[in-house]
Amino acid sequence: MIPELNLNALNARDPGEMAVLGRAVREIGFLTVTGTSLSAARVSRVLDLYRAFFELPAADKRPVDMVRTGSNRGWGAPGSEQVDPGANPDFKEVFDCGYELPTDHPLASQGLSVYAPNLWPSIPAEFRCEIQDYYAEALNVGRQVLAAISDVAGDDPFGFDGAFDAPMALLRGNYYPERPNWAGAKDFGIAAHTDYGCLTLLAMDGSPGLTVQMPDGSWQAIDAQPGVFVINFGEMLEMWTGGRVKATLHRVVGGANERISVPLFLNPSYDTNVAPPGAREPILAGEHLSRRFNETYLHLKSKA
Ligand SMILES: O=C(O)CCC(=O)C(=O)O
Ligand SMILES: [Fe+2]
Repeated sequence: MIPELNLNALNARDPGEMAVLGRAVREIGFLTVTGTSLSAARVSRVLDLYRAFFELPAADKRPVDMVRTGSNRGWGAPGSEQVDPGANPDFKEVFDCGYELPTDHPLASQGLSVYAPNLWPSIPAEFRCEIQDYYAEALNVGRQVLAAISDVAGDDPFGFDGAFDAPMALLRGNYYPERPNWAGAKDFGIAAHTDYGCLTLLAMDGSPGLTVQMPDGSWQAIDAQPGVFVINFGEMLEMWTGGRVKATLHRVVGGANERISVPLFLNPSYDTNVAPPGAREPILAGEHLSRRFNETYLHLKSKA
């Protein structure tokens, strides 16, 4: 079973809830959370806006195609990302937007691609405003869950305080069409992967598709209605905590239904040292994340 938690109880540091959180983080690496400031109606609106964007003809999406950029902002066409080198590029399409550094921030003048400028489509008209608002609130929710995890893991084990001030947080819309009839054994909506960063706050439209590898190796389905968030952890947090937080494999094979999901990938500031406890050399969060982006987005592979 995937543990089901409530953010109000976590924020109150309810001992029973914190104990469940601790087990979820160590053993399964997936949980669901309700009781956030993001209502079902608001999440549904966001899902509908992504759907309206993805339904546009490709010619209308091309002006914001990330292939035109040296970064991962904007539309990623089907086949633009390969998360598992042993599988074919994923058949999903995506839209990515990220954190906009204040112009006077010390990192702003460095031209770092993890803080690249966002690209916004002109249709749907409300897309930019509504998605930016959702981004800010999802970031807020993600930070609250991370703070609880930091407490449950004890003694600020991953330097939570201050590390997320200029977060390399990426908000993505994933669109999975129904599984194409040409799809073979190496084709997936998104192939098996662990997320690259720290915490993923994932909204979905209630349709089935996501499966998660359990400690016994079996694949368990998770679907959540808008307003319920699936949370999982990435490679960076697993490394940073010396394995106290588990990054769990997951995938979407794809089926008879189309599906939209909206993950917020929460990562610390570029210059955060995310090396495991006791490591001799620092590992910069921004370098780690850039390397994983360069390995997986086809248009960035030449930088890998
Ligand atoms: O669509 C989903 O439910 C999962 C998406 C996912 O794993 C990802 O975008 O990293
Ligand atoms: Fe993922």
